[in-house]
Amino acid sequence: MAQKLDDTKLLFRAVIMGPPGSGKGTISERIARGFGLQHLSSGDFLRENIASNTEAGVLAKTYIEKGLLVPDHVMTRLLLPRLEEMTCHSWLLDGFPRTLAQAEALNSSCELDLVISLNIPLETLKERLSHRWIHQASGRVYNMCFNPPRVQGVDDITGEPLIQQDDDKPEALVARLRHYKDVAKPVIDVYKAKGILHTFSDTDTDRIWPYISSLLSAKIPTDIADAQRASTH
Ligand SMILES: Nc1ncnc2c1ncn2[C@@H]1O[C@H](COP(=O)(O)OP(=O)(O)OP(=O)(O)O)[C@@H](O)[C@H]1O
Ligand SMILES: Nc1nc2c(ncn2[C@@H]2O[C@H](COP(=O)(O)OP(=O)(O)O)[C@@H](O)[C@H]2O)c(=O)[nH]1
Repeated sequence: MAQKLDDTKLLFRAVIMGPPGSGKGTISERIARGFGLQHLSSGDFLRENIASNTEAGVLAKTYIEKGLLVPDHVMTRLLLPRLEEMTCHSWLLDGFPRTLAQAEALNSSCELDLVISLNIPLETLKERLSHRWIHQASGRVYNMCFNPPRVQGVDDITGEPLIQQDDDKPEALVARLRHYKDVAKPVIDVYKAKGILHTFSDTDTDRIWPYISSLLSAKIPTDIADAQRASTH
């Protein structure tokens, strides 16, 4: 059950997990818009830290540039204080935790209500990522078929050029996916054992979304979702 802070306020804390290209970012945006949960993306947070040259950002950059995960102690030192600032908000974490050590650190700092795990076929991931273009500074994601930018090759908000990440090329993806599976399995097992894991499998986000939406509607009372939406917009 959502954690009760006082008589009028309930908080809801969720995590979304899935391999690269599984739709975490896309679904997180829909959840944020529809249910008022604050979307906290570890990738976006790292990019903000890199852009503002914080000590952790400078360190994280050296790993990201090599295609490596940022070490657990750097991630937890960055993310946990951010979560502690959000004691009055309901949130959805995307991209964290990625490892068992991160899950354990998160566990000792707060109680999660729900974990969404996306289980998408490899061929679908390859196809999607081959069409994924991003606006590097903000992390905004487009897909040339599914959600194209208004003007081809250009970010809708800033008008800056979009790029395709080397990591999203099919040859890099297989290795990334294998790595994701190895690292995520123990995390998924922890959440399964806690009874808070919900797994969704399909090739289309639009087919998965109604199930996620009804799950959240059942778990988050309407008045809480309305209050959260009002406080985040
Ligand atoms: N929880 C984390 N632990 C370690 N490194 C992380 C974590 N979250 C993000 N990173 C680092 O930041 C980079 C960018 O993260 P981001 O989630 O935006 O993109 P990604 O890894 O390409 O994932 P996806 O394709 O699933 O969106 C990652 O490749 C990784 O190096
Ligand atoms: N064709 C298609 N593309 C999708 C679908 N869902 C998401 N995408 C696109 O696939 C890519 C990966 O989605 P994203 O949300 O970035 O996944 P993440 O890596 O898990 O955060 C993006 O370019 C999305 O726009 C879908 O159902 N069909």
